[in-house]
Amino acid sequence: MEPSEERDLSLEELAQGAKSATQVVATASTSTKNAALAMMAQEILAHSDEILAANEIDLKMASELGLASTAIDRLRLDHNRVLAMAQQIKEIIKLPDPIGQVTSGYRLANGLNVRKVRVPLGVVGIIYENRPNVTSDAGALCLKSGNVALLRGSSAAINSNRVIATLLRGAIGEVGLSPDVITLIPFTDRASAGEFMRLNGKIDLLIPRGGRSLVEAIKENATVPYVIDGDGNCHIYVDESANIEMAIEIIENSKVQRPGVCNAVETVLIHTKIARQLLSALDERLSSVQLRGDLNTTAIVPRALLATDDDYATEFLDLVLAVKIVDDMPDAIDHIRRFGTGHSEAIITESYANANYFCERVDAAAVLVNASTRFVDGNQLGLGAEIGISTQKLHARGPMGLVELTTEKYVIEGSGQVRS
Ligand SMILES: NC(=O)C1=CN([C@@H]2O[C@H](COP(=O)(O)OP(=O)(O)OC[C@H]3O[C@@H](n4cnc5c(N)ncnc54)[C@H](OP(=O)(O)O)[C@@H]3O)[C@@H](O)[C@H]2O)C=CC1
Ligand SMILES: N[C@@H](CCC(=O)OP(=O)(O)O)C(=O)O
Repeated sequence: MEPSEERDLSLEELAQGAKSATQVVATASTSTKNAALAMMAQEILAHSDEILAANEIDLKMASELGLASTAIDRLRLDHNRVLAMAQQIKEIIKLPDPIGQVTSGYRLANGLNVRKVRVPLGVVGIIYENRPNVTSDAGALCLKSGNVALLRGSSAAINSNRVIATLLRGAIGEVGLSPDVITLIPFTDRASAGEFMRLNGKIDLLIPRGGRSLVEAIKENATVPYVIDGDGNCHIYVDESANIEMAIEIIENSKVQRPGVCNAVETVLIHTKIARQLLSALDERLSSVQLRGDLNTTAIVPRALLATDDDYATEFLDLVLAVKIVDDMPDAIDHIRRFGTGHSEAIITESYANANYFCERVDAAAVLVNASTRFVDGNQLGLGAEIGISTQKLHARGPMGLVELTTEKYVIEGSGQVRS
């Protein structure tokens, strides 16, 4: 790897460099983009030791700063996680190139041929959490979809991100594209994050991935168009008809497999008719998880703390689970309407009618039937990776992959027609 290629440029200059790279990547052939991606995966694998060494520095700083253990888990890379970064890039290579796809076409009575064609957005700015893999996921998705990635990662991951971005930029240069197709902002202060949100004319779409503080800052300060990929206060409703064994497996996976991520479950809502049976089993299975429940829950599980409305509104991102016993499904749906953040909501049921009722009425980016909330992830859903999970309705919703990083353009071909 080349020594750190830190350049002494301002935020404006870096953004201008990114803007200047849009034309070339927008028109690059699929084979050139795939060659760059293959090189990127190769470089990550070849330099995994350097990535892990930089990550060690971030981890040391994080523990000195007293970051929560789940936030440290988000930051942590190991051999398998580096392998997964390369693997996700390889999966993106295999996906169809969305650029140039004709999404509809028709001929008017006056002989005009009209078609809609997929085109890149331009510069995609991303402000993201302290997961270093997002640097390569976002860079790879942007490149394949003909966009430029302008990356503002978390200050906590800056050393890991620098090494990864340098490797990706080198790989892109190898195939003759401008390295500025992936540009990492080296400034880690909040003031520069604020300026980033106001790079009018330089950023075509901003994707803020993060919690409530970031979302508030975006709503107050952003002047560029954005798609919020916000916090996940996710629920599982266990219906009276649920298979209890299945419910336990799904709840455990949704809570324990990686508790610090946005698609982990935070509250379980249980139909009163099966509450005693399910809670007794959960008490044992989730022995490592702190439970916070309503009065009825604490009567069944004495170790559970009494939950407040604040608990139901909290995304714990930790081994803490809120529980509420509900009278029926409408009661569960009301709770989700009140406390949900529109991310991922699940029902466990053996009733087809109840599954449909829930899916039709719950307003979230993803609804799941008899499956773990952890599946709401771009890679798991076949998108190779994700640039984020949109919790808003425009311009995309749920895990955003290649297609969500494009827009469409009308191409109208005539033979001299004029309007009368
Ligand atoms: N829907 C989705 O796709 C995703 C959602 N999330 C959500 O993100 C949260 C976890 O990540 P966490 O690290 O806590 O997220 P944060 O919101 O703390 O940080 C995310 C990014 O935003 C920056 N940031 C945070 N607050 C501000 C602010 N007020 N002004 C400017 N920049 C800001 C951070 O910078 P710095 O760290 O340098 O301070 C970081 O780069 C959870 O709520 C999770 O659900 C996470 C990833 C994906
Ligand atoms: N892609 C993720 C979920 C989204 C995400 O990145 O969340 P977070 O760890 O909260 O930053 C996954 O399931 O691995």
